[in-house]
Amino acid sequence: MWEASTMTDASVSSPVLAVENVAGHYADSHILHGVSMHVSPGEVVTIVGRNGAGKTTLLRAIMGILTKRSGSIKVFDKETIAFAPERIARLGVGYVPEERGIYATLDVTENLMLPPKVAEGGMSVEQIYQLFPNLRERRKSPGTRLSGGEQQMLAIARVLRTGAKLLLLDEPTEGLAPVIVQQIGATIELMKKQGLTLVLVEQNFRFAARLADRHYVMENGRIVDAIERSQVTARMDAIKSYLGI
Ligand SMILES: Nc1ncnc2c1ncn2[C@@H]1O[C@H](COP(=O)(O)OP(=O)(O)OP(=O)(O)O)[C@@H](O)[C@H]1O
Repeated sequence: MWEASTMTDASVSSPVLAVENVAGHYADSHILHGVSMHVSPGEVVTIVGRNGAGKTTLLRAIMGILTKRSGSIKVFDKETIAFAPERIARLGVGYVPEERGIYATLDVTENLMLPPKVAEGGMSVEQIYQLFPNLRERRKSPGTRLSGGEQQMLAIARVLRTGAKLLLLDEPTEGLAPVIVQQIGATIELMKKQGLTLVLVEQNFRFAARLADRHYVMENGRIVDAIERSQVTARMDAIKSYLGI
């Protein structure tokens, strides 16, 4: 089985991701207002909040796709606020956007092979097919013929091949049947066991609560609360009120 590369002593003690006072804009629209959050090695952290709160925009800022951003975003201790997305990816960051980005005319294996490797220790195609047997069965199918769940699995598998150690997943369960949501949950648990670090934007709080070490709550482009796993039960009323559930 594949293993994430061994972490150094330095990386154990410092966060994989440290976001400090980040502001972000789309043209003239000011969306992120002084966001701060941190993620330690091997943690699963979610960003939750209502529609339009700025969750996707925050992932785009971390990945460098949101170009109008300021403040500090350190990835594996490196300041990335002025980096282009390719340079951030090469630090070992993988991004699975909400729209998944599966190429319709390429088959499953071709889609898997598409992104360049960014770091040592990624999974081989064979290892990926061991982890996702349904993708092996569909390996010759073009992207258009895959179900939503298969596309999501493929989008996750694709970043595992690149060797990324910090994964940013935007709403991985959106629009998927409960049985597929369970499979995605099991995959995320496995990735955590392998030592990967995950940031998850998720609307499905019940799903998120099972997996996450900590939840950051976003409202109007600000982090308004941070709820540790151990506090979830006691703070359920507040969580329901934040999320309108
Ligand atoms: N390309 C864009 N140009 C201008 N404004 C945008 C753009 N994309 C998003 N926005 C605005 O930024 C705000 C935050 O959107 P964002 O997609 O980050 O929210 P979200 O919390 O991820 O919500 P959702 O769950 O609906 O995706 C919203 O007001 C949205 O309308």
